[in-house]
Amino acid sequence: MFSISLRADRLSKTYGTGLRSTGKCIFREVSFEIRPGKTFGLMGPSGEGKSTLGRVIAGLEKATTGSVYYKGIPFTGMKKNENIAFRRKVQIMFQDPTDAFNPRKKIGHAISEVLALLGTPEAKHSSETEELLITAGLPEEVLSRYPFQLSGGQLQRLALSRILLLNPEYIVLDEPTSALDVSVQAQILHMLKKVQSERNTGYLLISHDEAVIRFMSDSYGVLENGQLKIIE
Ligand SMILES: Nc1ncnc2c1ncn2[C@@H]1O[C@H](COP(=O)(O)OP(=O)(O)OP(=O)(O)O)[C@@H](O)[C@H]1O
Repeated sequence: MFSISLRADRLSKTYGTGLRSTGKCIFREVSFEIRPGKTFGLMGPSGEGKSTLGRVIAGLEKATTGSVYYKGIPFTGMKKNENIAFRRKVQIMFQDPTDAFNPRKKIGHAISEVLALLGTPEAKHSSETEELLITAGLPEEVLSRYPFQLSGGQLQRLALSRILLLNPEYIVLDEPTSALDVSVQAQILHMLKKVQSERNTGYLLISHDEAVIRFMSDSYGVLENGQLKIIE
């Protein structure tokens, strides 16, 4: 059946398999679905494999067995053009926004670099940049600043806005507010909700914070002892 969701189907991950090693199983037979415009929350104790699962869903790491389905097509069976679409439409946002920016390049450069990669004509760079700053809720001055001259919250808003240039259908949010002060956490969560309602984006939200998971998620699961327990 044709499906528009992003789906994890019986994913297992084992690190360190080889001739001399039996490997370390991180998770086993994990299945769940992220629907457009909805948030699936993933919580669980530290070191249980939440980030690994997020990277597998985003196509940055391979599952040992099982598959990620995007629009009904398994990741491993995608044709080249389907794989390109997947890589653009399924994005990941990390915990520490400073990692998302080159510390030696000004913010304006970081934005125009992505616009150039996307093939946006030069004539449209300034209007697209202006729009991005509106989404991020930041003034034009930030363009001439280096990442270290911005706060964590400002950088995370920029990181999300830059991801949005790709028009993603799904975003894996790996602890998107954990590196931020409590006072700015809510700002990011509200921005994520606004983006979702305007663009129908599906989220996989990874967090160890139950309050964040409950506030954001339509359904969620707990990853523990290698198993995912779904809690509707
Ligand atoms: N490339 C790798 N090679 C071997 N083991 C790895 C690799 N990446 C992660 N691991 C191990 O897999 C386990 C799960 O790590 P992961 O970062 O996915 O957990 P997590 O639940 O996201 O933890 P946290 O909440 O602390 O970020 C850990 O024991 C980690 O050491």
